[in-house]
Amino acid sequence: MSRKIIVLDTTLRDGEQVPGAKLNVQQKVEFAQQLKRLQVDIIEAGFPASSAGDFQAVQEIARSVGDTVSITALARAVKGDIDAVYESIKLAQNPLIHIVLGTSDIHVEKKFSRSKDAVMEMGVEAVKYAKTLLPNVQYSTEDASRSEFEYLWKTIEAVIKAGATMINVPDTVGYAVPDEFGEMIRKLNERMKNLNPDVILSVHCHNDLGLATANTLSAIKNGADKVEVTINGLGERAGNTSLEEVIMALKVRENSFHCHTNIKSTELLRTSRLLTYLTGLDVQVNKAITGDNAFAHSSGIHQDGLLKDKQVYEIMSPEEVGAESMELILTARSGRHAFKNAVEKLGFDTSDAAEFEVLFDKFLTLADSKKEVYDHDVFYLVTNHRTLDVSNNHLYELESFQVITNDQTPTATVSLKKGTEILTGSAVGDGPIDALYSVIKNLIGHDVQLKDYKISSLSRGKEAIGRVNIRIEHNGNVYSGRAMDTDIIKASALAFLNGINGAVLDAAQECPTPVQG
Ligand SMILES: CC(=O)SCCNC(=O)CCNC(=O)[C@H](O)C(C)(C)COP(=O)(O)OP(=O)(O)OC[C@H]1O[C@@H](n2cnc3c(N)ncnc32)[C@H](O)[C@@H]1OP(=O)(O)O
Ligand SMILES: CC(C)C(=O)C(=O)O
Repeated sequence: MSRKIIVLDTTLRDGEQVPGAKLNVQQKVEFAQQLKRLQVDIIEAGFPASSAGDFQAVQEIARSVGDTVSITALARAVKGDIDAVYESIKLAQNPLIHIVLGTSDIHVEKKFSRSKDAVMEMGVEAVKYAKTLLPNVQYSTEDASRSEFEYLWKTIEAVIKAGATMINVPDTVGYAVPDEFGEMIRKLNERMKNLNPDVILSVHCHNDLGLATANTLSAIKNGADKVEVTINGLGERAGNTSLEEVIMALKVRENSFHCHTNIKSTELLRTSRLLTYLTGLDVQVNKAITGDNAFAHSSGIHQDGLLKDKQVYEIMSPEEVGAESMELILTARSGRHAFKNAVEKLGFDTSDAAEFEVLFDKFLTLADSKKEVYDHDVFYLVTNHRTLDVSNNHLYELESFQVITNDQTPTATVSLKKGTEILTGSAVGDGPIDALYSVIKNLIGHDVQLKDYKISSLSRGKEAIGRVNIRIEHNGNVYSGRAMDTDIIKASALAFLNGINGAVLDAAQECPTPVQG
């Protein structure tokens, strides 16, 4: 009998803790919609007590995708955090409160300076309080893999008796090795089954020693029924267990695990690429499943073998992870049917015929300038169109630019549009990009520091498209920006403005415009 493994995706919580991976509300909702298409069981949408922006993002995700997917968010064992989680997820059909509290001596002594019993009591009280709000509560024993086993169990026993419905065992610092971690899960599973067989045992691993996937799979073999994972393995430090690796391991080695998930594997690559696009954080080329070379065969003996039979060097086909579906690209030669199909596939309503014509016009303008239009471009086109004018008026658009470069005084002249206002200026710099970014910084009048600039070439299609990813710092926060164009100077300007607009949107979310009346 094949056992169902529950998949919780924490890209929007643990993944978003990574510097540069900060997303705005619209981007988080877009990514959550893709997670829904991927058919994850639970989305961990954020840490709502951490900021007004994160609270709003979790709330919006609960409202817009929480009809079929369970939504959770993280809280410390603190009443205010639990209230923030409850308030932000309560609109979802199946909300789950997630509480974390350390169980290792290091956490108890160094972080809390309390006795072990006192820390355990904090956890029990937090669960009891959460249960007054919702029936489903997950408790995470932070740093479980470095905890003294009998104290870990005593804590788990106490929080289950207090009402916890899921116990999540994290290898918080990626210290575990597969046989030890598997053995710990086997023992916990045995005791939990005796105490209350309905409580779900879950694991959450980090990749500090490159063992996150191996530890997660070992836990599954030893009885874990739920895994916490992220797309591309994005997460604190060296990251979390990568969703795509666990899913394909369970699928390809079904004969070894006898487990299945609900995940639609053909959506894996699309989800990975969307995350890369939104965060600007590239996947290493040799990354399993989602790296550019994951299905590329370069040496003669391998190519010869593959031509004779794919199975010689392929344990799974690229189509299984959605490689084919990535090639559906709209252009200025696409008609209304293709565009409508793309808009609806992203979950937008197209029943307003007049609005659809406006959107189609905007699409043709974009396709003329951008040549190839992907799903994420369509998503932005529609959401930008539907965003209230008040927020659009805060965003900057590139109106025109001219860059003259030489080895003496590279100079850039730029016109930006902000609402109905046109801002124009010139500046010199150490090079053409420095001049370009100097004039944009002068025009917007904010203190923005460029932290990272990366340019790469996208070889698909006959136009050589330059892709620019940047990271900027504004008011102590790091924002990423990205853009693609056949003109790399234009792509550089657009990526910089994309990052700046992210910061502007973030500021608008933190301090919403007061409602009049
Ligand atoms: C393993 C993980 O990934 S856990 C999740 C990590 N995610 C985050 O940290 C989310 C982003 N964090 C934040 O926005 C902020 O840190 C906040 C809002 C959570 C807290 O901010 P602040 O109140 O300013 O506290 P700060 O972060 O400086 O310190 C953490 C405090 O929480 C306490 N704390 C830490 N973990 C827990 C916990 N699980 N339960 C209860 N208290 C905790 C610490 O002991 C410390 O309290 P102290 O001031 O009494 O020493
Ligand atoms: C909140 C918990 C599950 C966590 O992220 C960790 O311990 O790494």
